[in-house]
Amino acid sequence: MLIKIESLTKRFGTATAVDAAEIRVEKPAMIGIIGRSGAGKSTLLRMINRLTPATSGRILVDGTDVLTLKGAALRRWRRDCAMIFQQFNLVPRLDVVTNVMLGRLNGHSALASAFNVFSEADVRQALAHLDRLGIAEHALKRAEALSGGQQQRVAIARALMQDPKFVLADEPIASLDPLNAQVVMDALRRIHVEQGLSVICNLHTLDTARRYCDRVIGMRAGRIVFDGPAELLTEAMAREIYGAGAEFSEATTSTSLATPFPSEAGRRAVPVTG
Ligand SMILES: Nc1ncnc2c1ncn2[C@@H]1O[C@H](COP(=O)(O)OP(=O)(O)OP(=O)(O)O)[C@@H](O)[C@H]1O
Repeated sequence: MLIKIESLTKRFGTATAVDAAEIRVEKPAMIGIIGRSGAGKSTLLRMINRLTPATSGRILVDGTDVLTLKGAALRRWRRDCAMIFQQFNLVPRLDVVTNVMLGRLNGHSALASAFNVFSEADVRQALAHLDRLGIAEHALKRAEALSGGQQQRVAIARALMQDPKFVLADEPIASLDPLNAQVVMDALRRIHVEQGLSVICNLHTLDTARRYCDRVIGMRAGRIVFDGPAELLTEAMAREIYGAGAEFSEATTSTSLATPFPSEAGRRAVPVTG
């Protein structure tokens, strides 16, 4: 068992943002969390990473409840579950390779961190991650000079520098056009397939989840109302998740209408190696 989430709940005042969530991840997986705006997707991810304190519940990893961690153990957990955000969160005026190496700071002494001291091995590893993500030629450019899709791949490389066990991606493609969205989702899928990492990804749109994720978790008003393989997600269930009426069509939750692949072909287009 990689992670076992039990009765995880978050209340903001009287409003319940996440209501007794139960999730088990038994082996490395690519999981998409879908739901309407306000369904609780971000809050759920942020509780896992401990960016948002949970109101109650447990998150068990290797027998330890990560909600109880403090100090160095909490920092280690945050390193184990790297977070990727919609707005990339890069340092715009720093060059790309330095941005990537910032992912290492957790593993350095405070002094080394303060002076941005990176070893040659760090530089080599950062370049290798950039190369695998297809953006090594931009290593010396300022982050702000890159397109959104390129910046998000820099953010993924930075996350990988942490040597994480989980990658938590909060709406990683929400600011991108369909083509860049596809490149970034391909990169996340490859990380899962090639490096065996678990990727948990909040997505606005059902078609992206179907196309890239083996497992889909549907949230509605804080509750998990579906958890299973994408193939089992029927249109009736999609209606339940999105709270839509008879007029519901999957097209209304789609971002990637212009992509050249139908769904299964899209998934197969991702290289599956090693
Ligand atoms: N800091 C906060 N204070 C009060 N309420 C909050 C806070 N953060 C989130 N909420 C509320 O919790 C609920 C869940 O929000 P959350 O951002 O997790 O949803 P989401 O599914 O990620 O939505 P989106 O797709 O728009 O990001 C919403 O009703 C939201 O208004």
